[in-house]
Amino acid sequence: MILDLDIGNTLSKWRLKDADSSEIRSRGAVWTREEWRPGADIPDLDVVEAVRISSVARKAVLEETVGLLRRRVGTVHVARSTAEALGVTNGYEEPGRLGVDRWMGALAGYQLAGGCCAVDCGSAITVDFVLPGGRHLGGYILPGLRLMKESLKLGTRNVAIDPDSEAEELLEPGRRTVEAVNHGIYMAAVSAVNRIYSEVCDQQGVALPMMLTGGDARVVSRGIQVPHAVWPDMVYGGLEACFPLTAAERAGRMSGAPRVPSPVALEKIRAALAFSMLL
Ligand SMILES: Nc1ncnc2c1ncn2[C@@H]1O[C@H](COP(=O)(O)OP(=O)(O)O)[C@@H](O)[C@H]1O
Ligand SMILES: CC(C)(COP(=O)(O)O)[C@@H](O)C(=O)NCCC(=O)O
Ligand SMILES: [K+]
Repeated sequence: MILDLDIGNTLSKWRLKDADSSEIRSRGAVWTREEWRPGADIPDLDVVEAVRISSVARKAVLEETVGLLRRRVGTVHVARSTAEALGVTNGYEEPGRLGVDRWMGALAGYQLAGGCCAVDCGSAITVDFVLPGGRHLGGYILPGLRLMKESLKLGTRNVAIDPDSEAEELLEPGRRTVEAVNHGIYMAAVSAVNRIYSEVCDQQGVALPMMLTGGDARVVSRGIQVPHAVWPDMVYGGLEACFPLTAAERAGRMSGAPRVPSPVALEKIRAALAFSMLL
């Protein structure tokens, strides 16, 4: 079995992948701030022959995790943000400072679709762009839905947005504090992502396929106006592409990769942008 780990600021996600069949056998998540102790939520390391890790948690968390795993598992791959990988050149002035989850997402998006807009809706919402040809432009970081809500300190933090609510409802004026907050932060997130996408596609003269991942991807997706795909395993896709272990991975296939969304015509994006400026 292969154990893939995606350690974010809120949740540490894991999945077990069968090295022979390439099937995903199980998956789970634990709070990042809690210690990794063997238990119901932790995969059984006895069956694991290799681990791949993407981590943006504090250095100490990663070191502890890697230390624990190295004692039990033969192969441990830790992803790093580099200046270049898999045909993509990192847009950061200091490439190593780009969050490795963003780098994994950008690499996965590029491997799947060529140029892309990779959006990760987690603790933070990040939006990264890779042009056809592989130039990563850099990106945008804004607070995620939960962080935005907590920062208001209005006592609404425990009332999460129902992931099944329709965007139309979430965009209406709220008539109670919790609704006003939830609708406000939702509006902030989706209008930022829509606008960022249009601005960058306009500036670069290319309509890029958009892919969304992260704990809030499904609900944010409902408010995104352009065609896009939700790809829960996008960060894992980057790990598969960087450290291919199975036959399918060596052939460039990533588990759970969606169909590539066809972007709308650039003229349409530009017309919508111009129209929104008039309002
Ligand atoms: N069941 C859940 N538990 C925790 N967070 C959730 C859950 N469902 C959605 N979320 C949202 O997803 C975010 C965490 O998403 P995730 O992509 O795992 O973040 P990170 O990678 O930063 O740890 C939370 O901030 C919250 O807004
Ligand atoms: C921006 C992030 C906090 C997002 O992390 P997440 O919300 O996925 O936990 C992470 O990618 C990070 O720590 N990045 C380093 C700073 C940067 O990318 O510029
Ligand atoms: K993430």
